[in-house]
Amino acid sequence: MKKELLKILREKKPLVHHITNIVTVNDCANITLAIGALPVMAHALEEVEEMVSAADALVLNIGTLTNEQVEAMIKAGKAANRFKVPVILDPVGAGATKLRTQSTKKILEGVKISVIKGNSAEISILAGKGGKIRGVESQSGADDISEAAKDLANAYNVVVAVSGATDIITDGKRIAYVKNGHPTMGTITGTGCMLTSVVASFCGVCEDYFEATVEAFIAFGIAGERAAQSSNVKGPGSFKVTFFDEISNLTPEIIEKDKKVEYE
Ligand SMILES: Nc1ncnc2c1ncn2[C@@H]1O[C@H](COP(=O)(O)OP(=O)(O)OP(=O)(O)O)[C@@H](O)[C@H]1O
Ligand SMILES: Cc1ncsc1CCO
Ligand SMILES: [Mg+2]
Repeated sequence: MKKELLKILREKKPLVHHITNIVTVNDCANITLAIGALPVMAHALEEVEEMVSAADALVLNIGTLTNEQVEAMIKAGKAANRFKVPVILDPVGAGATKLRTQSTKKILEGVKISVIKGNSAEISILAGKGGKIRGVESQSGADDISEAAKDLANAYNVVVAVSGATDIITDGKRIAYVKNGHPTMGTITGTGCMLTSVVASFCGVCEDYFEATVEAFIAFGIAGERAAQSSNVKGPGSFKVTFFDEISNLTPEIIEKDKKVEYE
């Protein structure tokens, strides 16, 4: 079943409604297209409920949040819950400011989230296990990040995904470690945001959000490895362009051959 998930995604072309930041909004739209899904960015309070009613997944990314945007996120999220549309939360910079931490908690309390995807500092801080973040950049997370992720997953009954050199995905019971990926992915801004869009794309076609998230992380990591190894790449600019190409050129066979995942 897992092997075919990318195929199903490309056949169904899920519509992924984003309420996201102004830094990487265009990259998120293009990565969603490159994986085979359909993006739409819609933020206005007056239209989010209508838009999400037609969507297959909803991304809430707080990277450049305002109070009004958080209000739109909660409105869209509640509507998504009514329409049984999965909601994927990227708590960008949670812990860096009170607004970010408090808004994330407000969203988690008002909306049934399917997946929280963050870096190790964001997840550790939300789990109440400390962690340091500088702007949107993780400096350090909890000593036992797997336990912190599991605690957060159990506290909100969600899938929690932590990106890093080794990615960790857990639903509170199952846990997966994904070792695909490449350090070059950290040289451009927004790889985390784009990964969230790809997670949402997979969740739009698979109701087991744990499996969908694991598959998304594997696919994203493999594309990063292939781009980093490409002879076209001379630095961050050409890496970014090549990465989009590699996401688009992925096949279920490549994923099956190159995946590095361990389950516990
Ligand atoms: N050192 C590394 N080795 C392998 N893969 C990495 C490494 N650093 C990041 N990645 C990969 O890059 C992607 C983004 O993860 P990262 O933790 O850098 O996100 P982020 O901090 O939220 O990014 P941003 O804030 O720029 O959006 C993930 O797929 C992750 O596996
Ligand atoms: C740099 C930056 N600042 C707010 S959002 C964002 C994009 C990466 O998360
Ligand atoms: Mg991030």
